[in-house]
Amino acid sequence: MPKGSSESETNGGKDPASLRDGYRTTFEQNLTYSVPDDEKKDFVPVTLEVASTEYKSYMHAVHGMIYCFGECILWDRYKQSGQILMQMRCDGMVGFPGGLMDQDYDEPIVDCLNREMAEEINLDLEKYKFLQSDYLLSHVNHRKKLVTHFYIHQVTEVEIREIEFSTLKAKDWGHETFGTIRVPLFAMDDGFRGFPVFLANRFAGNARDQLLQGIVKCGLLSQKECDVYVKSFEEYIKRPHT
Ligand SMILES: O=c1[nH]cnc2c1ncn2[C@H]1C[C@H](O)[C@@H](COP(=O)(O)OP(=O)(O)O)O1
Repeated sequence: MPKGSSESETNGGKDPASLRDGYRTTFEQNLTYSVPDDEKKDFVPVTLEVASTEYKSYMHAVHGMIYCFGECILWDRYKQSGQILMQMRCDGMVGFPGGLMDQDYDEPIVDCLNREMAEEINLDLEKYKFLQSDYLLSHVNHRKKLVTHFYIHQVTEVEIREIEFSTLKAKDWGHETFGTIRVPLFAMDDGFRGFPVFLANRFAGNARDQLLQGIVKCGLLSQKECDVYVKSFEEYIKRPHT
């Protein structure tokens, strides 16, 4: 192992927990840990109209899915009919690019989404701006007083690669976002690795549900195919982990 790269050398021999406390402020050290996840049952579908009137005082978040069609075969074996971009967030969860809307401004939801897209993934808004017609759905979470809005935007195979390459120059890259990732839309021979295992990640907010609904809406998978993958995912998470 090269010098300076062993756990004891890089951590100065301290255990990871004490090291972590060293980086945290006194305020943070007084916080107790709680389960960070949102629960699917807490997110109830709501129309855009109701979300923007009855729940105007709630926090509003908007996220967007960029996707393309184009057949891709992995190892001459696993076929997927297109690509979807998500991102690894700095909190370790998987989500879509986007963010919370500033409640002090009456900014249109789609404008906020485009601003977040530029900040988080350096999306070229001259070419790939999200439009209101890309709107898919909204959910309300009363426990968190949060409304989530979701848009999906189609690009070409060539364009998605260009978008992926330019994410490294995003303002938020390496801070809020640790990079875009592609969603595997197939299952390997064991029936788990691929999309079912991907679904076992921790997702921010209701991103998993948005992903599943977005996939069916854009036609990358049928509802029936999605249901089979979800069943495998549910079986997979019950398996003992090594
Ligand atoms: O991809 C997502 N889909 C649905 N809800 C999401 C997603 N990512 C985050 N969230 C939820 C979780 C939080 O309660 C809010 C705001 O999250 P975030 O994107 O981290 O917002 P800021 O960057 O802090 O503005 O939405």
